[in-house]
Amino acid sequence: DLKSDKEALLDFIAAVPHSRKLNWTSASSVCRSWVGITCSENESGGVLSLRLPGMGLSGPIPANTLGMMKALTIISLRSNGLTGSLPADIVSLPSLRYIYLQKNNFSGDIPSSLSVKLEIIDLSFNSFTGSIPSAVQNLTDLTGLSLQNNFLTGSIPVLKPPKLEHLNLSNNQLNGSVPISLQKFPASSFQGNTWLCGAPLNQCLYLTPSPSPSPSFLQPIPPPTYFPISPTASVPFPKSKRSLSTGSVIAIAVAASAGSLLLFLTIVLYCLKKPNVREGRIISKGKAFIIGRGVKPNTDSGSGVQEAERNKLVFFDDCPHNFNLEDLLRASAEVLGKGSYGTTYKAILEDGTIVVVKRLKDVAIGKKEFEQQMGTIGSIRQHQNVVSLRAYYYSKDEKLLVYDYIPIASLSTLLHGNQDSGITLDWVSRVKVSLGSAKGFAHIHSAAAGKLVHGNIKSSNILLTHDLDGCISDFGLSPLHGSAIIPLKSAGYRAPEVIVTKEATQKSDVYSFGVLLLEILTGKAPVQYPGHDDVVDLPCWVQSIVREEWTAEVFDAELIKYHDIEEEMVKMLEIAMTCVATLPEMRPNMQEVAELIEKIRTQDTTSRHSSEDNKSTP
Ligand SMILES: Nc1ncnc2c1ncn2[C@@H]1O[C@H](COP(=O)(O)OP(=O)(O)OP(=O)(O)O)[C@@H](O)[C@H]1O
Repeated sequence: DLKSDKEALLDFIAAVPHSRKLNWTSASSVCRSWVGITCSENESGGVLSLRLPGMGLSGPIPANTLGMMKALTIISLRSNGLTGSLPADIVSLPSLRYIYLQKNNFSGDIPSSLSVKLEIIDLSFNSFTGSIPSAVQNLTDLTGLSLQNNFLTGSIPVLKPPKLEHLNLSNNQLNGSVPISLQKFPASSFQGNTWLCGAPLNQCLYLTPSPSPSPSFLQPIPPPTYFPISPTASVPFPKSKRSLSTGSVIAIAVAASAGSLLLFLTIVLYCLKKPNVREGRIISKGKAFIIGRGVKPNTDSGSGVQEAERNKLVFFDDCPHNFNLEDLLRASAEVLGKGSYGTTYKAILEDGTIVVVKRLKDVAIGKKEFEQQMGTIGSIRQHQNVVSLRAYYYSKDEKLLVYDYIPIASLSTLLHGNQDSGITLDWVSRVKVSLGSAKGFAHIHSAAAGKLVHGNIKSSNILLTHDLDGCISDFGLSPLHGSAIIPLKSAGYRAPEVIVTKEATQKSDVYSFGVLLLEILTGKAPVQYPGHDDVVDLPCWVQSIVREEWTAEVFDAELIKYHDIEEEMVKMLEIAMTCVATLPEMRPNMQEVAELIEKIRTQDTTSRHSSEDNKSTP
């Protein structure tokens, strides 16, 4: 009943330090004035939900506190600093249906007895060890199970929850094969478990490790995913882990039979054949005349002036810059990153001009078509939300694009990177970036008689200007590869129909933009970033959460701390969900999306939510 619930909550909060004020006093009404509590309609029925996400809770939860609240159906303590083991009495509470404890630092085993009513379990991003409790098999109402990014070992129990829609067991140390009943889930649900195999992952060809592997090969090896390189962030690319694990792997293989050894080495070799990220990092640290290599105009090849003329930088009419290819070759350059279309450099010319140079790889079309596409990109370049392409260079061996340098960072770096820029992406800035980008995309879609698509919308292609406006880059590059296919590493943004048609359209751009909005709202990344292993099918994840839970469970913990923005966030979420409609014809067009976003900010709360204010918000 309510009285014993109140005692349990007071015991809990007395034992758990918290940095934000909760207003839980014994004199006040639990149901009416305590932060984070909702009660049953007739209050005497007790407390139904406890939601304290991002409240700065720290330390362990004592047993016999929350575990005494018999009517509790929802517990959300995500994004806090809770540690220690998870008391068994909490997860076995008879009425418990939703438990959200992600992004804490709980350790030890997941308790083995679970409330049979559980529908959603999210224990991701903790330090749980041991195996997945077999009691999960009995949860017939389970719709979502998120255990990613822990240190769980052992095999996956044969789960057959009839209603399970969302499953994420990635980035653990699970082994064995994926149970047949779970093979319908995507590879992202399982990746990052070195010893896991079978559909949707690779076939189970290799030797299964002994049941109690030595700690050295418990180190998780990251899945073969491309890691974009950020210029300043120290990329925690696990090179050392990889070589350590490779050593261990080989040690195991030596002990194995000759036949297994052969298979094993084949797999090791396969795993090592990945993008050479390390090379990019080393180069990105040094400043060198990188761009000059192999790009010099071929003036001494016999064809003389004519050849030099052919190899010159082609500027667009209203370009404010005044430099030539020689100047560019003399510029000092540093790698900003390696993308799907080539390597991107920041080049500083001798007169101090800074530009961005993209050195294209795998251009599949001839010079004429290339020039045509440049003309198309150049023709729409004048918009404050689209990065200006200033010039290009085409020769047989080198294709370069020269853009304006956009100084701050990409949206993905600000949302997910270990950035030290001191920039807080508060709600006002997130709406501004969303609106600016929507306008930029609408502008691109309206150009060239409405025939253009971006084809690669994602947060690393939204660059932020000094006044934190969104500026779109990487427009119109996919046709240079002979197709309008969204690059594989952007798969999290790809509309479902594109997988079949292999053709990006304006409507698939809208879908990708919807995923981008979800990323802005949730702070979750739909693709993998260094130090941020949260790979989520965002539309599917949001759909798995009932609408009433959106406010409590969907939004980025960074946003929850701001007041009076809940309604706006929900509106933005609704826009995002319309954009990610499965049927393309159900999605709005980009102009409509921009108009909808423009209407979100109903009141002028700018001053209340300015970055400065927000920095001081507890
Ligand atoms: N004009 C620019 N000004 C400043 N930074 C830029 C500019 N263009 C690209 N960057 C940054 O350079 C890095 C590499 O960009 P690039 O476009 O090569 O790869 P990507 O966006 O990560 O992947 P993809 O090629 O698939 O879009 C990214 O961090 C991006 O934010």
